[in-house]
Amino acid sequence: MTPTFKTERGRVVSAVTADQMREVDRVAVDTVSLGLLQMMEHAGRNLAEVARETVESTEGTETAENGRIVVLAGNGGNGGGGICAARHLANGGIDVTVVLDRADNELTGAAARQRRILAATDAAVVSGGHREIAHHLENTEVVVDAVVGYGLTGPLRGTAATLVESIPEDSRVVSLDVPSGIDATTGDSPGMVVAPDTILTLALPKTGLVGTEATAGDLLLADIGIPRGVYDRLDIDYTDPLDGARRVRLQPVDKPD
Ligand SMILES: NC(=O)C1=CN([C@@H]2O[C@H](COP(=O)(O)OP(=O)(O)OC[C@H]3O[C@@H](n4cnc5c(N)ncnc54)[C@H](O)[C@@H]3O)[C@@H](O)[C@H]2O)[C@@H](O)CC1
Ligand SMILES: [K+]
Repeated sequence: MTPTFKTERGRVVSAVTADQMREVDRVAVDTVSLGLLQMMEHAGRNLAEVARETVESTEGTETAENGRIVVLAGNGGNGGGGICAARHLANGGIDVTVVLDRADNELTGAAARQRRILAATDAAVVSGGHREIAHHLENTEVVVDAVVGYGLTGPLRGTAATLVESIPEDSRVVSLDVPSGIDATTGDSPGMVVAPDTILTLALPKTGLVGTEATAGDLLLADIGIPRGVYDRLDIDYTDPLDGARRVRLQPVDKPD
């Protein structure tokens, strides 16, 4: 039985596996001409709004402008979404630092494009070893986890693992798509995993998000503009979960209300 989630209005939303989501990406780009960068822009914009709401709801930071946000960014699509969010946060006057999992020149595709655009803001972009990363994360109210999404292969390793283990205990964490370290299909965490306060998953919830500790916090679904014709082509039974909103809160159906 395909795991399902439901919205506060009782709409039932089927979850998809990482492979199904990759197929959605492929059909969206190759058949429907919806570009990765366009979908990433919606992901990043939604992520910036959720990160801003999280800062505003953190005591001690009356307005978002007093807060500081650190975005941990991998070098794939998940990282690209985080870098895009950093631009929107910087544009909104928030003190934001992006800590990269790899050096600048290892970013590729849409993530590299988002990195170039970010250069036109005053956001700080850093990378480095264990000590530098820990230094940049000290006293951070809100950490955005955009290290790895449904592209996880095996336990978190290398700098990605360092980024995750450097997240301060008392920071509020928002994870993009899936908490880094969680297998988006099975929910397994083969190694270190982020335990976020909020997960902002994209387009459709992932099967790996049902019943894992990952959903101890809030689970939100963001619209990234994928037309239903993409799902129809892939025989994914899709009912619009958003009712015209940009984001909706989801509850796994098997979880007691
Ligand atoms: N339709 C969608 O769902 C869309 C998804 N997007 C985002 O793109 C993500 C998928 O992008 P990708 O396929 O590039 O993959 P990811 O960005 O999820 O992860 C790939 C990166 O993580 C690294 N990585 C993988 N396993 C690792 C491990 N065990 N330890 C350390 N590093 C590891 C890889 O080296 C690679 O750099 C989604 O999760 C989502 O955030 C958006 O960009 C666009 C649209
Ligand atoms: K993530």
